[in-house]
Amino acid sequence: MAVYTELPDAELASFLAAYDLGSLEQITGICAGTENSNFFLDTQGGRFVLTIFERLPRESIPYYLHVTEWLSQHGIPCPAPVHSRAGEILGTLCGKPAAIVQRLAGQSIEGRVPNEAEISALGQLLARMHLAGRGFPEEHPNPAGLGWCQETGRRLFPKLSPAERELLADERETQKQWPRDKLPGGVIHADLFPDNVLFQGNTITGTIDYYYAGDDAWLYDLAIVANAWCSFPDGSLDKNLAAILWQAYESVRPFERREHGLWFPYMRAAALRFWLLRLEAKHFPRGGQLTELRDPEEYQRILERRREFC
Ligand SMILES: Nc1ncnc2c1ncn2[C@@H]1O[C@H](COP(=O)(O)OP(=O)(O)O)[C@@H](O)[C@H]1O
Ligand SMILES: N[C@@H](CCOP(=O)(O)O)C(=O)O
Repeated sequence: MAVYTELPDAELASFLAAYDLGSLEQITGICAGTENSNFFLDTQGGRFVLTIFERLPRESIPYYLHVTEWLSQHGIPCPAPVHSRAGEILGTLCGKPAAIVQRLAGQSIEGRVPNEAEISALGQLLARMHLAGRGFPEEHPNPAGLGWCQETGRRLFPKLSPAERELLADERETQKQWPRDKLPGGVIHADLFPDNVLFQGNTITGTIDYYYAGDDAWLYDLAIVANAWCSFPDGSLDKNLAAILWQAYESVRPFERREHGLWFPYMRAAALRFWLLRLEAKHFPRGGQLTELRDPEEYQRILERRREFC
């Protein structure tokens, strides 16, 4: 369930009065999602999603809305924010930051193995997204980059089992040799998991949930996607799907020579990032934990399998 904030009619009406969307037809809470309160909002003016931000500090939110506005203006299917009559993209509803964005068509395929056409569409779309982000004027170093991994690993260390500690210690040391700052990069989604991609047939109609976006190496973003979409339950890589993903991506953005040796190291780095994220949620739950706990062991298995390659 992802509606954490009750929405009194009067508050909604006064919030909507700031926008030019015509009269309200229907508002329905969205069960999927974990971080924010989301509602499908139908008005005379069209179909939208209303998000009340439950976790992110207000000052950090405009960056994410600007990214999606920019990408959507550059041909990427993602939710463009709606401006109020005063030109604002972020308002206040029930005392919390809130925004209205375009509602995109399509369904996620989370829970089933993607087919080759879907993976191919995903690889091409990711490369298009990376290229579309060129020229985006705001800088925002990936908040979950190598520094985050080192620091989060340090905080987690005392909480872990001896086997987890051994793995983590080795990763923290080994991964220092694979910096990402000298590689082609720019805005990356950084969380393009199956629940964040909407399809109609084999066509991608939406990419959502840009709240981990930031600047980092493009190849690393592709590695995040490879782990999330092309792993068997035992963590091993589905090499057939991963090759299709890679080729589809490359058909839009050919790799540079300096990227070649880093595909496996970056899948390993991406596996460490999500193992740590899930361990952090488990061992340091935030007050009034809203986020559904995802299994750290899934990403530990992926990490262990990726270590076999490099
Ligand atoms: N712009 C959108 N268009 C269509 N559906 C959306 C849109 N944004 C969110 N959704 C729906 O809402 C669900 C939750 O959104 P998500 O951004 O994942 O929430 P959270 O930030 O709480 O994790 C998604 O799974 C999707 O079904
Ligand atoms: N995709 C990540 C966690 C981020 O969760 P989201 O609900 O914000 O997409 C994971 O699987 O660990």
